[in-house]
Amino acid sequence: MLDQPAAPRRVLVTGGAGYIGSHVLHALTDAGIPAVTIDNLSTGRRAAVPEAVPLVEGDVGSADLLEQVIRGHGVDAVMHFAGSIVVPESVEKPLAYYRNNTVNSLTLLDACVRLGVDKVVFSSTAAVYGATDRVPIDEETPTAPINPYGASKLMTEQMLRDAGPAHGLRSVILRYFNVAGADPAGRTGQATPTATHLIKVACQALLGRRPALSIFGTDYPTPDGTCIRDYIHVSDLAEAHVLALLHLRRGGESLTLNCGYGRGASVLEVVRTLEEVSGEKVPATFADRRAGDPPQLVAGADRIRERLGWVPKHDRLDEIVRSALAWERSLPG
Ligand SMILES: NC(=O)c1ccc[n+]([C@@H]2O[C@H](COP(=O)([O-])OP(=O)(O)OC[C@H]3O[C@@H](n4cnc5c(N)ncnc54)[C@H](O)[C@@H]3O)[C@@H](O)[C@H]2O)c1
Ligand SMILES: O=c1ccn([C@@H]2O[C@H](COP(=O)(O)OP(=O)(O)O[C@H]3O[C@H](CO)[C@@H](O)[C@H](O)[C@H]3O)[C@@H](O)[C@H]2O)c(=O)[nH]1
Repeated sequence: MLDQPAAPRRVLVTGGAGYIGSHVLHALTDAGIPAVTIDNLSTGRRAAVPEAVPLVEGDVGSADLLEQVIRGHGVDAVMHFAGSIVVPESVEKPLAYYRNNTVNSLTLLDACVRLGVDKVVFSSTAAVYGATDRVPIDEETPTAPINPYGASKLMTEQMLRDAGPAHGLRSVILRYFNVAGADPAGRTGQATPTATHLIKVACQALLGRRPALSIFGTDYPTPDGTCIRDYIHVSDLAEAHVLALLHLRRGGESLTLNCGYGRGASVLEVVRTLEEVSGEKVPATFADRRAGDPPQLVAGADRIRERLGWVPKHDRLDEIVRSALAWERSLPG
């Protein structure tokens, strides 16, 4: 009998119908890496998933569903995006956040160990560092989350670190700074109309889809008084995920990596850049500080370049803002 070629191994992407997960599915597809996604479409959209990728509609907290998909699709690695992401909501409903972000991650990791999946790329966040005044924030900065969202993510990080030596589960933990922008080819973008992220809200205000942008706080200890953040283009972030997967598939060791450019922009610089690329004025009002906003969060971003060979391609603020605006224009008003 002739040998059948081995079926290619698939990566299971949880939350692939969401903002970042859908960009990663496109990056995987572009790189010829087969994937399958589980998404309950609570915030995600079916249309965001590339045609070539099977979408299994369901909950990542279901051990039965995970087993079915992992066995049925020959899954050898997981990228875990599914979760709840709104910081103030996590303060109001902490247990819901611990359930969706921590308990469901436990179910997923347990399924991985049971079914022999030994590689995980995990979506973590700069929120694990809390309100640190370190600039820049490297990966050795002590973690001290100040809200249940950050704590729920840090708990999953800890499970991964403990499961490594105990079960041979290798992981790349990616701590994202401020993710923004949209696929340069216009295939996907941030589509949640109620999203609270600065660049999204500023684009909506510019297009008249919100009355105005509120600029939260002008008396911070920064050069222009507004908060500074490290905005990373979602397509560069997607590429980092592909590299993290390849690192693990080559047998690479577990890593914890910041995802940012190591450079900050203030709220006013973002607004000015959007006005420059659009040639229009952003309707904006000055408002009080938003509770819990640290003045400055900038990534120490050397490690990801050194360990994964990651070279950002879209790191100009004007490109980030231009892609976000183009995507926003493409959405039905
Ligand atoms: N957007 C950011 O700025 C940012 C920053 C840091 C970290 N992250 C992390 O990145 C990940 C993706 O964020 P995003 O911005 O793409 O959010 P998103 O809400 O667009 O995507 C999350 C996806 O997961 C799905 N989902 C949620 N709970 C699920 C469940 N129990 N079972 C199955 N599917 C479920 C949603 O339907 C959605 O498609 C999250 O884990 C988030 O914590 C995001
Ligand atoms: O309508 C708005 C929205 C935001 N901002 C300001 O813009 C900055 C960025 O805010 P936002 O885009 O909401 O992001 P962050 O609060 O910095 O949090 C993001 O970035 C973190 C990592 O740095 C992630 O952990 C979070 O999930 C993600 O929401 C902050 O100074 C806000 O005060 C405004 O002035 N007006």
